Amino acid sequence: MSGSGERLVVAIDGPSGSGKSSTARGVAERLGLDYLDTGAMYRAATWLALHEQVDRTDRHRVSELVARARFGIDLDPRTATIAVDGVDVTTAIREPAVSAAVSSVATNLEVRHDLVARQQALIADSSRGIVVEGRDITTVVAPDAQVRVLLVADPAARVARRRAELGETVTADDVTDQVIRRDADDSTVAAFTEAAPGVTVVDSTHAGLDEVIGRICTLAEPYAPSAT
Ligand SMILES: Nc1ncnc2c1ncn2[C@@H]1O[C@H](COP(=O)(O)OP(=O)(O)OP(=O)(O)O)[C@@H](O)[C@H]1O
Ligand SMILES: Nc1ccn([C@H]2C[C@H](O)[C@@H](COP(=O)(O)O)O2)c(=O)n1
Repeated sequence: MSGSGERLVVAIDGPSGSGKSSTARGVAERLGLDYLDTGAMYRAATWLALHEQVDRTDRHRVSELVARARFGIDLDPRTATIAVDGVDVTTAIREPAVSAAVSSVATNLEVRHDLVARQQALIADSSRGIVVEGRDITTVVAPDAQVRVLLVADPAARVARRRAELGETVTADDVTDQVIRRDADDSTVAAFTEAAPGVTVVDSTHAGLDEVIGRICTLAEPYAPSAT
């Protein structure tokens, strides 16, 4: 609860590899809040388009497919599973084929309209408060969130983190594609390269995960239940 009795919403945006998912999960666990990874929803929509072999350049067809889909989203930060029409896709959405294709679905404005509405409904239904991360959370999905953060890190640090995570399974070109090219495509439809007015910039380049989680929890302190 915030001081005014509203549920706490923490909104975190940022480029690929800045640490949004790890940080948002950590903040949610520490503050006892729900957690929503909106990137996982775009990935799940992409998994569906690939699974159904829909031509992704046919934007209307893709958006119709996604509109009919039932997303099962677990908001527990310790598990955070996601299912599409009853199929658990939590692991499958991290496959390189989905990472390579996801921007083509995330830049489909009809899909965005649909998923933003679903994200707003999930936020409205969260009774204990929620940490939400993505690319347009501070600006479009939850611009009224009490805590709004743009999490950034130098491109070299972001590429190195992704490379360490993926190991030998991908080439250096694949890693650069997953970070730099994806950001360039995604930033055509969402404003996550500059902080909007009222958004706090947190730079994780030289700050460890625990430190970044701590900084955001400090920003949330005035609104956290213990402060009421
Ligand atoms: N502050 C940090 N310092 C060092 N490494 C970090 C930090 N935060 C996250 N990481 C590591 O960086 C990698 C990318 O983190 P994460 O997946 O949370 O980023 P992201 O911004 O959600 O990326 P994407 O948008 O591409 O999904 C992970 O391996 C994670 O453990
Ligand atoms: N609110 C959001 C969340 C994500 N996206 C896009 C950007 C990425 O290419 C893709 C997957 O996100 P990730 O799992 O890497 O965080 O979805 C977006 O456009 N808006």
